[in-house]
Amino acid sequence: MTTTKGLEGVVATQSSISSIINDQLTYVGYKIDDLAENSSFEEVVYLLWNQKLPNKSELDAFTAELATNMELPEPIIDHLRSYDLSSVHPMAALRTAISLLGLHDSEADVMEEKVNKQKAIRIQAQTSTIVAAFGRIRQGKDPIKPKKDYGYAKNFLYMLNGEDPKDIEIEAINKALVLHADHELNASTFTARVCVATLSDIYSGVTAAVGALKGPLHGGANEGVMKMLTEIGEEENAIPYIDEKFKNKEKVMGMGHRVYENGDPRAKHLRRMSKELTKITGEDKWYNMSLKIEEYIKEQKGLPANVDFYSASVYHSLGIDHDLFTPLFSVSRMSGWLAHILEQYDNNRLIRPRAEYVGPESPEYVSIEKR
Ligand SMILES: CC(=O)SCCNC(=O)CCNC(=O)[C@H](O)C(C)(C)COP(=O)(O)OP(=O)(O)OC[C@H]1O[C@@H](n2cnc3c(N)ncnc32)[C@H](O)[C@@H]1OP(=O)(O)O
Ligand SMILES: O=C([O-])CC(=O)C(=O)O
Repeated sequence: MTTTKGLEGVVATQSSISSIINDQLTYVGYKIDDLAENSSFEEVVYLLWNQKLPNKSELDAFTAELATNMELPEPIIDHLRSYDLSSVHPMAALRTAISLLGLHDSEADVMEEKVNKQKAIRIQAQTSTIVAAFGRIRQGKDPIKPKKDYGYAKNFLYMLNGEDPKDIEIEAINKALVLHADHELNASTFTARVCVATLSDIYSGVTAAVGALKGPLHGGANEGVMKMLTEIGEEENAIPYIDEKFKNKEKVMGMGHRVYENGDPRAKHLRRMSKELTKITGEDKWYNMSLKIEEYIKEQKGLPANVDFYSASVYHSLGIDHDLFTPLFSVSRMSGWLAHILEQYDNNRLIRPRAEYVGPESPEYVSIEKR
């Protein structure tokens, strides 16, 4: 038996949802650059779930369907009010709330395709409401109900802040949602597929995926980037800070990628947005610092920035709490997880690799009294 640590380079499934070839990312064959520049998040979700771009009436109907399903069942709100949110990471709260949604869905264990698609709509719609409600309740504020005539990105910001967002803010969130929606067989998506390949239910699949995204080597890196930038404080401290990380053999969050060699094609969109937004907020030091770190690490280690690197200063500029960055990533990636779960159900086989045993060989069994 030979093992490949971390399954690097192992092709574990076929999928027609997204692909990464020669550092190019596509969703159902469409280039990420075109989608990021032109599409609404709803359009991308429709694409991932239906394998085709919607026409105008299909998109209008799908957008409305998501908006009308955004309201949370009352017990989810009661649950979020029932414990001390100030001592809980929002990703842990999201993981539990998503799981709880399943308890309030009488169709949670119905496995018919049509029913699973309806559940996917409800889960996608309600995930943003959970994150926004968490953000408000922990500040002692009441959650805000979604508006049925708002698009997904606008509704998220409206529910979080309680006021209508500016166009540039909607545009930034929409673009971030599009860029984070899917990414081939990343760790959380693989987790979701492994889970549902046992023919477990859709809620179990997405709950497991939220748990996997939480880690700092995956989605949790965006919060880690902002923590680092805050610790650095000023541009002139950036290089000595990074040198210290190198000296201590610590990883720099937001840098490096398992699949991309020359750069993550999503990063340039977020870099541009970071430049624009930090100029508006008068805090371009976050952008300048990020750029300096990116260039230095590229030069020193040949490592490119990944999607998490510039999303940090983008979300910070939009006034989003730093520990809500990864939940916001989940709001978007939920669409990819759901697409992969539906695809897995559609052509399922249990996912069960092998492990190469490297433990002790044939130790003599000694009875408990003699050990
Ligand atoms: C949405 C996403 O999930 S994107 C990824 C988000 N995660 C991060 O940003 C966390 C920081 N980055 C990393 O930890 C890694 O680059 C990963 C996990 C993304 C990919 O890692 P892998 O392909 O497993 O590479 P691995 O961790 O084995 O690193 C290979 C080498 O590059 C170094 N390296 C990789 N990333 C970094 C980094 N961010 N900072 C410093 N060194 C790094 C490692 O220390 C290692 O060096 P060595 O061979 O001298 O020991
Ligand atoms: O693909 C990966 O390994 C991580 C990543 O960039 C993502 O999930 O967006």
